[in-house]
Amino acid sequence: MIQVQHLTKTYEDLRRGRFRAVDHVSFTVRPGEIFGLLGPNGAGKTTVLRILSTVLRPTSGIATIDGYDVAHEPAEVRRRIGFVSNNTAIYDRMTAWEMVEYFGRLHGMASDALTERLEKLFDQLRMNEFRDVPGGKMSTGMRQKVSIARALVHDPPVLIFDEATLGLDVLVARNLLGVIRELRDAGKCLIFSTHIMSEVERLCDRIAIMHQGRILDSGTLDELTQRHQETDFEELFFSLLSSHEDATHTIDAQGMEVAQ
Ligand SMILES: Nc1ncnc2c1ncn2[C@@H]1O[C@H](COP(=O)(O)OP(=O)(O)OP(=O)(O)O)[C@@H](O)[C@H]1O
Repeated sequence: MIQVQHLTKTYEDLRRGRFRAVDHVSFTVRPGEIFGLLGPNGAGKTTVLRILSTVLRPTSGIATIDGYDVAHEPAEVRRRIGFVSNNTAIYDRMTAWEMVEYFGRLHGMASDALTERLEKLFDQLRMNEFRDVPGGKMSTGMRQKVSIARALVHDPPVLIFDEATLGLDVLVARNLLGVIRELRDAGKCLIFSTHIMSEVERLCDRIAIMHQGRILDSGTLDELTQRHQETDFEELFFSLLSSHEDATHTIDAQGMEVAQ
């Protein structure tokens, strides 16, 4: 459903010059699967997810969603994805219902089908008690649910979550992870980025560990722990990151160009 091959994104930066924020990244995500992108700040996770959601164009490489190329068929891709981040804008004067309805209309949904879909979503996400609350008066948890409903309104097969639990309290974050699991069990294809190790351990079917634009390793939790002979996932994560840094520094010391 999501196929990414040698995806690369180069930025021009005053301080760093030209550098690769995403460097030959490849992975596949299937329906009914949660794929976790785990990495520290600046690893390149958001850049990958923005390319998948057609907001950014890749410098090279290919990414397809349901067979449609994100760079060349963005409208087809947008029909098939929902995007949830931690800072989705919520209109202060629109109620929860109006906001989700508005996004359904933007996706071209007909009135009857849209009302039916809204009823189902508001039940599923337990949003009925704040149906008529305007955005300006919503709690963080309510706002996050509206963002999710907004991403789900057109019933896309692919969902992209970019650091979606950032800034949420434990209870709201836990609810969100529960919703993500339900979506997986309903056959959706989900990609989830975070820097929180326990989230990927608990939630993701497969994990890619990303650092400095590259995927250092990927697989199920069992595959990763067996391959690296380390049962403590946190230890595994830090040792992968530091051996990558040691390797790039060694190359640096030999005078070769590294992060181009
Ligand atoms: N528009 C831009 N111009 C230049 N550099 C950028 C731009 N956007 C991101 N970067 C840089 O690209 C690298 C990857 O950033 P990205 O936001 O994709 O990482 P991330 O893994 O999502 O990290 P974070 O959790 O901090 O958002 C970082 O070094 C960042 O500073």
